[in-house]
Amino acid sequence: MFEDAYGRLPTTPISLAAVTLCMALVVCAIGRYYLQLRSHGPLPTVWPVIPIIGDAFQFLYTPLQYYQSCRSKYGSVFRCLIGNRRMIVICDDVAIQGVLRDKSRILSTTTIHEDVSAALLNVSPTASRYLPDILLPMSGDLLSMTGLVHIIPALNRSLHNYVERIKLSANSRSNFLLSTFVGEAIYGAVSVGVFGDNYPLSTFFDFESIDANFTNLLSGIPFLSRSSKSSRSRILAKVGEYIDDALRMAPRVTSMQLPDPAQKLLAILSDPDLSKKDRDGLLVMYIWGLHSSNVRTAFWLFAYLLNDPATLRLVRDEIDQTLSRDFPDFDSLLNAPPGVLDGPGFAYLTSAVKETLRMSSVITPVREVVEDTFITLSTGETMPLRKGEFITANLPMYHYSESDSPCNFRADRYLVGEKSGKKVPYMPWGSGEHVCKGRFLAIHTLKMFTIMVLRSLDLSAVTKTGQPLTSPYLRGYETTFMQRWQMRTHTGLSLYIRPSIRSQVPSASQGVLSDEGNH
Ligand code: HEM
Repeated sequence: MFEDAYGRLPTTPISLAAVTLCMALVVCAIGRYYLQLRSHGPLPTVWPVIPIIGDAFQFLYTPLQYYQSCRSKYGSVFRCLIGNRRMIVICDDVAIQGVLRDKSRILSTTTIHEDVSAALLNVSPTASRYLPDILLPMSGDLLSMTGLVHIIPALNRSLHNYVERIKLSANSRSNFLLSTFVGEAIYGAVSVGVFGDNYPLSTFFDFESIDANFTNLLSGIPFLSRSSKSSRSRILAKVGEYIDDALRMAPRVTSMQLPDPAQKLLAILSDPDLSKKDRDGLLVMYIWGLHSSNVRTAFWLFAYLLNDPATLRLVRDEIDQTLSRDFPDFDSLLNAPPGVLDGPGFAYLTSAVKETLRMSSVITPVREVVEDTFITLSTGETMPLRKGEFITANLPMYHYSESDSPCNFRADRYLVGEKSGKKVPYMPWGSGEHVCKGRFLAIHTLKMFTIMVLRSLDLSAVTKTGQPLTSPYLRGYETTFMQRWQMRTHTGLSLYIRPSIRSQVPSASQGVLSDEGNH
């Protein structure tokens, strides 16, 4: 690197001095970097392999495996470097509760929203504040049990239409990709429920591409993020058009055309201080949050059930019995108030959904420490947190602290736990001020979709794994996090679908989600 054009090393005193200075600077930078890690209190520190970049690659591509290996070496609280950020990772349940329930605002989400909205959707830092300051807090009311009254009728109708179309098109050889089957249904139904019949449902595949590749977008590396950027441009254009149309119609709009949540969200986004680019980006960001975990959870619920026919049969039996006993007229279920699926008639299904969330949820809430403070651990010890550090509550690791075969899907785990008084770890929605505002909507959608599918269709996996399907995110299993993650969009888990023998109908053409199709 220091040779001249002829490959000779510098020999003049000036060039020798320049080389020595450069090398000294590099050594100082690396030394400072490691000292910076060491200088912050008694927490165990993960020493990164690559200076300056830290553990960013491992974190972006195999986050939970990375955390798991660190936890086994360093315990339930440790510090690592992700890029140039010092990140404190906590897996200790008392410390997790302390962080998520912090009321002092010393642990802030603002920078995280700024970073993610900028990397994923190019939203400006000022506009990104609409998320933590307005859009997310107002979702507490929009998506509360009372708010769901405005969403659920259209959502149920959309799910019902979807399953009916599949029923018409499926025959004994019908082979579906699980990710598309559940993804289209959930994306379509929640979109119609929240944004109305004019929402462009054809954005599903672009949403899916952004969701599957969001780590590439976050990494900012051009060649990795090229295809997701095309998806992003398309979804922004279509959602932008949807907003323009909705705002144009606004004075004449009826709740049929634009449901209550959409009206309220668009009223905020029509703020003249927001540029069109920021406005569209903010709504796509919101849409991503609305669907991402919900679609992923539905995928894993069906994957676990398909992989375990005995459990699938038990869930189906409960559904059949409860429907024939309490809802002999199916329309009465479709029109029932929110919360009806949480009753004892669906206790086994409820437990299966909780178990799916325990095993498949990947969210690790992050906060920025804006003033020096401390956290208390379950041992009673306190750990200092320094201003400028970031702290992440590792909910997946907490869920895997379950003592009884944590890596095996047991649909009745929570039912048995409730009856025996055993506490099974369960915090998929987070906790405190930032607890998931969409949890009631997510639970309703997951259960209603499962009920409709199992009532009308017979499902079986095309490829059997021959062994229990464990968590996609832990080490030591036959496929890696990335391969499993990609299953959602690429090679995938296929399934056969037939109309259930209890509801025979003639076969017809296969349905796909289009902007007109799911209404
Ligand atoms: C199975 C599906 C879902 C899971 C596992 C899930 C999980 C979570 C978790 C763990 C948090 C806390 C993040 C933190 O503390 O930083 C959260 C926040 C949030 N979730 Fe969900 N979520 C799901 C579905 C939804 C849906 C369908 C919506 C609907 C819009 C939604 C809206 C929100 C909102 C608005 C917040 C932010 C709350 C805030 O910062 O004040 N979620 N979610």
